[in-house]
Amino acid sequence: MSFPTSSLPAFVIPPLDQSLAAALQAKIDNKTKPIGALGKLEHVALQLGLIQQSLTPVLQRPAMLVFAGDHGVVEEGVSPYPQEVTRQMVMNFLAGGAGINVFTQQYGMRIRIVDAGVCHEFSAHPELIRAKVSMGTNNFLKMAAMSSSMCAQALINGHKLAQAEADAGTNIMGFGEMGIGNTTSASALVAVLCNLPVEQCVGRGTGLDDAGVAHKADVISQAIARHQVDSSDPLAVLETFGGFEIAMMVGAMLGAAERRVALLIDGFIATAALLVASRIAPAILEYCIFAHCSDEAGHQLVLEQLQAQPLLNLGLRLGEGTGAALAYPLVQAAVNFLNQMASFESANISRQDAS
Ligand SMILES: Cc1cc2ncn([C@H]3O[C@H](COP(=O)(O)O)[C@@H](O)[C@H]3O)c2cc1C
Ligand SMILES: O=C(O)c1cccnc1
Repeated sequence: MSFPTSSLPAFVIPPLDQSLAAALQAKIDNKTKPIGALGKLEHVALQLGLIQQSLTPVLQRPAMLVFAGDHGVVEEGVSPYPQEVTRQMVMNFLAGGAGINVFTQQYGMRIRIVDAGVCHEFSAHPELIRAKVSMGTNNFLKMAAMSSSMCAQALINGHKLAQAEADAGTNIMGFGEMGIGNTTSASALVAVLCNLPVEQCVGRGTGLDDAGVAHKADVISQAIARHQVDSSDPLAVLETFGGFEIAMMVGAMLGAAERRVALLIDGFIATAALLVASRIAPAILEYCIFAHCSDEAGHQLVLEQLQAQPLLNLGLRLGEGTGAALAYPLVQAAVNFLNQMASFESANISRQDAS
């Protein structure tokens, strides 16, 4: 079933209401520490207070949505791994054996795996959301990765399922992905939307050697030259370069921010999805906590484009939402210091000498 593009939600994300900003900053500054001494945690505490419009924000029902999809462009030899690894990893997620399962379990996060477009029909499973648009994208070197109506359907599916999670009580959501070949899609999206040289946007992905990276860049450059897509039209760029898991993540990010959920942004692919979302509704960036800087060449560039300051730099290059999950305890720490730390008054601590 496909949806006409006209049925897309309006994606209205208001900028954060700043009316509590001064009171939140005063509360942060009154904690028993030198001004600013908790660094980026202070920014996260302020941001969560503004998102929730509360001086005492709380984290509820933390959730990780992992979107999976296959990529036709894999037939061009852009990944060292075969396409079937996408399906096999979905089975691994459902069996609880992947990196993201270990970390979400460690931090008490709920996990849901979303079939956005894997080339396999999965049986029902309590942790699997079956939202497949198609059995993988087209090879974008030859034609657009997906049709407009498929892209719209992916956005709508993602939007709906993130809002269902929010309506069930989730107010912090991580976004992960699985899709062999998706660093190629993400590199193309970043190169086109940011008008950057392809060579700066490609990396090793799952482990290409130098010749492999050069080939990947060549495939992307040829595709960009062929499609001549309007870089100021984010939906056209998304349709052209895919993939379904990226498009569904775009819809989910937009849907979650509309519900005032804090978004935990993972690595290169998730950030490429956010880049698309930010071109649709720029205020989404105010709802984002950037978890980490991945080792994938290109991630740092796109983070700079978004003026993002990630919390961690651990040399990760896995995806799945693992970086977002690993940053979650830091977000908990930000909320906890805001709610639990003593103030100068309550602890009878002398303030800085006025001079
Ligand atoms: C076993 C395995 C588990 C993974 N989990 C995430 N990815 C990551 O690698 C893929 C992107 O890299 P490329 O574009 O080079 O194919 C994505 O699926 C991403 O989530 C994995 C990759 C593999 C092989
Ligand atoms: O940064 C990422 O998300 C990433 C990097 C390499 C491979 N897969 C994912």
